[in-house]
Order: sequence, then C-alpha cells, then structure tokens
Amino acid sequence: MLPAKEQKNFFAFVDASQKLAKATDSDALLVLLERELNWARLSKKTANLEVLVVATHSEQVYQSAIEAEVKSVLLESPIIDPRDQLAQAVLASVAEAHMKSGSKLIALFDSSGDGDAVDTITAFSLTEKLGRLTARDLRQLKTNVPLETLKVVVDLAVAIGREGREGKPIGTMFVVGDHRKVLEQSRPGGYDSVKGYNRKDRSLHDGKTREGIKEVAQLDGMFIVSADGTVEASARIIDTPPVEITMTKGLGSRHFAGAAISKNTKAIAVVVSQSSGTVRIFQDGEVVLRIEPLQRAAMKWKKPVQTSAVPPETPPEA
Ligand SMILES: Nc1ncnc2c1ncn2[C@@H]1O[C@H](COP(=O)(O)OP(=O)(O)OP(=O)(O)O)[C@@H](O)[C@H]1O
Repeated sequence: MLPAKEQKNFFAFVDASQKLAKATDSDALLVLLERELNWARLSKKTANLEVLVVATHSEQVYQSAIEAEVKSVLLESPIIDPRDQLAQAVLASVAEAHMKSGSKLIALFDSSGDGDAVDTITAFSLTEKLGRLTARDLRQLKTNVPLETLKVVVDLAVAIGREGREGKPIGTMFVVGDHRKVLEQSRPGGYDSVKGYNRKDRSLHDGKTREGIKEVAQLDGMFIVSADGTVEASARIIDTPPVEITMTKGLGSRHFAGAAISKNTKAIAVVVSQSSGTVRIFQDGEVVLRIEPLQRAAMKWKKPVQTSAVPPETPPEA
C-alpha cells in the first residue's frame, strides 16, 4: 500500500486530472500503478470519468483493484522503462476493450521509474496515439525484416482477423524473415497453394496476392514469408525444438508454435487468433505487440509525431 504522504500527492494529481479532463474534453483516466492505494477514494474522486488502473508490476495491485470494483488490467510482462509502460498500457486498455478507440484520455504515471506513485500527467487522443504506437513499435523491433514488409503482413493479418471468410472467423499465422531456417524448422501440413508461382506473383506487396492469401488463410498451418515480403510456402506446420515459453492463459497450439519459432529463429511470427480475431506479434518467444479487433479502425501507418502533451516514446519490450 502506498504510504499516506504519497497517497496525498497522488490524489493531488487526480484532482489535476479532473481539471485537465474538463479542459481537454476527455472522458477517461488511465492510472499506471506499481502499488495499491485507497481505491474507494479513487472511485469517489473520479465518478465522472471512465477509470482504468493499469497494474504495471504486480498482480496483487490488479487483484485488489478488481476486488474494489475498479476496472484494471495487468501488463502481460513487467516493463522497466516508464515510457514503454505507458505505450503498453494504452495497448492493453484497448486490448481488454476498456477504452474505445475514439476516446480522449488523461494518463497518470511515474515517468521517473523510481517507484513514485505518479509524477506525470498527460492528455492524448487514443486514436492518434494508437496510430503512432503501431508504426513506431514495428519500426523499433530489432529485426532484419524491413518495416515495409512488417506493415504489409500485419495489415493483412489484421484484415483477416477482422473480416474472416464467408462470415466465419479464421485464424492463421505468418512467419516473416529468416525464411530458410523457418523452412527447416517446419514441415508441409497440406496443399501448398503458392507452389509453382513465380516470385512476383507471391509478393505480398501486390494486392492480388494478398486477396489470394486471404482465400487460403483458412487452411491449416502457416505462411512463410521472406524479408522482402514474398510468400515462400503455405500450409506449413511448425516443428521446432521445444523451448521454455510463458504464455497468456487461453492461448493454444497456434500461439505456442508462433512463440517457439520466433524464439528459435530470427523470424517474427504474426498470429491471428481464430477465437478472438486478435493479432499478436511474437519476437524472441514473446508478444511484442497485440492488436485487437476494436483497435483496427484506428490503425494508421504514419511517421510518429511528437506532441507536447505526450512524453517521448520507445517501444514496449513485451
Ligand atoms: N505447429 C503449428 N504450426 C502451424 N500451425 C499450427 C501449429 N499448431 C497449431 N496450428 C494451427 O492452429 C490451429 C489450432 O489452433 P488452437 O486452437 O490449438 O490454437 P490457439 O493458439 O488457441 O489459436 P486460436 O486462438 O486461433 O484458436 C490448427 O488448426 C493449426 O492450423
């Protein structure tokens, strides 16, 4: 529990966020917290706002907020850099469907990283921030895969998750980059629909190819995509040596396989969940970015633009 003096400071920030919310026409408050506090007081002081507590480090903070009937999310894995925490908190808030993509938000967070409850207040539009986050996060992934290829694959995955096929949701996976090693660590799982086509016709930079891929995405297995965006093979089953992976509850064999291949090779796995439509991007065995169906309308690919209200951003690590 936060000591009394720090709680006093914290609630001064809450009062300030009320004023800022009014001035900026914001309707929601995101509070990033490392420690528990007086939840009843928080609820009372923020009755006019949609409040979401983002537990940055501890499941206990998340649990106690939930028990006090304060909406909360727990970041999937601890992130040390406070700027990354805010980025991840924004993604998590949309992922858990707590925030609508058009919301205007106030966020309270500790930018010093020294364990203070809160030392920074910021106001931003969720739509704009999501657009910036996604482009920036992908750009910063430490990978040899060019951003243009990642963009085209992620946009295709998002479209597949959103549209499904013939009214039915479908799940699939694209494994991008390091394609020779990925070929070695996978086996055919069915008819390879790209076999025999020339490279140009297998390029995902071509709209016709993307439409064709959507048609066959419902088949079992995954697509192997080289760094330049060419589909090297389809309907492949990942068969990679076992690795130790921590996975969010509810994710099954497709996601495990994606995480494992991203751990055992330099490839990035882009996985579309059939059950939720969520797209997860795995690198080195971990989810580095998650895109939810709700968020999709807000996806824009553009250069990050710094605004004075938002602190400098670096990509989330998980
Ligand atoms: N090793 C693998 N390589 C490629 N694809 C796989 C692999 N294992 C499972 N899949 C794909 O995942 C499908 C089964 O998904 P399952 O429900 O077990 O996973 P999940 O991670 O819960 O994904 P979803 O959220 O889409 O249901 C299979 O039909 C197959 O197409």
